Amino acid sequence: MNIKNQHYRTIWPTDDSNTIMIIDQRKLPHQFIIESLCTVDDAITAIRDMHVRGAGLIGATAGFGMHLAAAQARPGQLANALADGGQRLDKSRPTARNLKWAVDRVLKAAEQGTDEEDKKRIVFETACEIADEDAAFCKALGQHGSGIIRDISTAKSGGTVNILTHCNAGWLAFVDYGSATAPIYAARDAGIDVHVWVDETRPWNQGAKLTAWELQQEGIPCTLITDNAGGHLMQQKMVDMVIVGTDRTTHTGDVANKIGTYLKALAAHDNNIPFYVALPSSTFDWNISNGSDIPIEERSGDEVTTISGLTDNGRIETVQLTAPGTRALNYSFDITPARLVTGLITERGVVAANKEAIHKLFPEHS
Ligand SMILES: CSC[C@@H](O)[C@@H](O)C(=O)COP(=O)(O)O
Repeated sequence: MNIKNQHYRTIWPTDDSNTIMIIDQRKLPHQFIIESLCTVDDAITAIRDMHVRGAGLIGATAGFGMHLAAAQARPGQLANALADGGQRLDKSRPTARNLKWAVDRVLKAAEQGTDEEDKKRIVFETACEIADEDAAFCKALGQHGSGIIRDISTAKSGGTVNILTHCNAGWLAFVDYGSATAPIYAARDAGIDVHVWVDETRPWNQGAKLTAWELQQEGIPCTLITDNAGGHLMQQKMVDMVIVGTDRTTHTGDVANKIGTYLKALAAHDNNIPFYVALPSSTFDWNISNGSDIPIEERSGDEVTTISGLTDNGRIETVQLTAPGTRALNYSFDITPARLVTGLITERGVVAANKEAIHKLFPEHS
């Protein structure tokens, strides 16, 4: 993605591969700060405290975190360092499927190395592959998803297609392009008029802070709305389709995504509005068959009782919203059952949200 005419990925290694560079998303959109990760503990902190976030980027950071664990390992200790780093990375955020997927992929690849130096090389190459593949898969799913947007545009005789999205499943949630945003970028590139309704996404405000900024950087017309506005806009026929991302989707089509997604799916269903979920296949969980078995992260209530933003003197500050002592419950994700999902947009094509169709498209997992 371009920031002030310069192309950035959200994560990249330095030329000597000793350091991994990320964008600290906690400061956006007010400050664009690039941060260095030098140790596996830095990577764990970056994931846990949400310097980086979103399914694909969490996976890519975990892959590079394994590289940092390997690079720091003392002679003879590589296997232990990878096992320990992998376990700790895995625990840093519970819902995002890409995290364990990336750790397991690196561990499996490392087994092929002939000695410790060879294994370290393979670990780094695998981490780079995970990042490159994430970008390539998002680009590909964007092409598939843009076909759906084109069909809606044609049905509206070329009128603007109004797309509602929740949270940030954009470039910032992946290595490049994003999942929910990739079809939008591809449709815009194909000359289709699009406009995006951006849910603010309390309490962390990924929509307000990240998606709105990201779309503005790309010149996509968008309007920020409160989380509760979507149902009303749908009733007023102001929404043509919904596209969201996902942190984990079962191989039966149940979708874990940012809290509030389920309510949008219910409202879309009630108003006959197509509800699509965009994901690279790395986000499928091939072992969980029922969405209710997906672990749901619960974060600090402080994220609900406070809010942060830019003050007049240009500082980012956090202020208290509530009376002292107010208790808050902060589940970070919810489950949208497959029956409410019109289709899944993947790098191999658009597929119905059911086990048979998903396994047919990804037969290697059957
Ligand atoms: C591509 S991840 C899916 C997103 O819609 C969303 O749930 C998300 O951004 C992840 O949550 P986050 O808590 O910001 O890491």
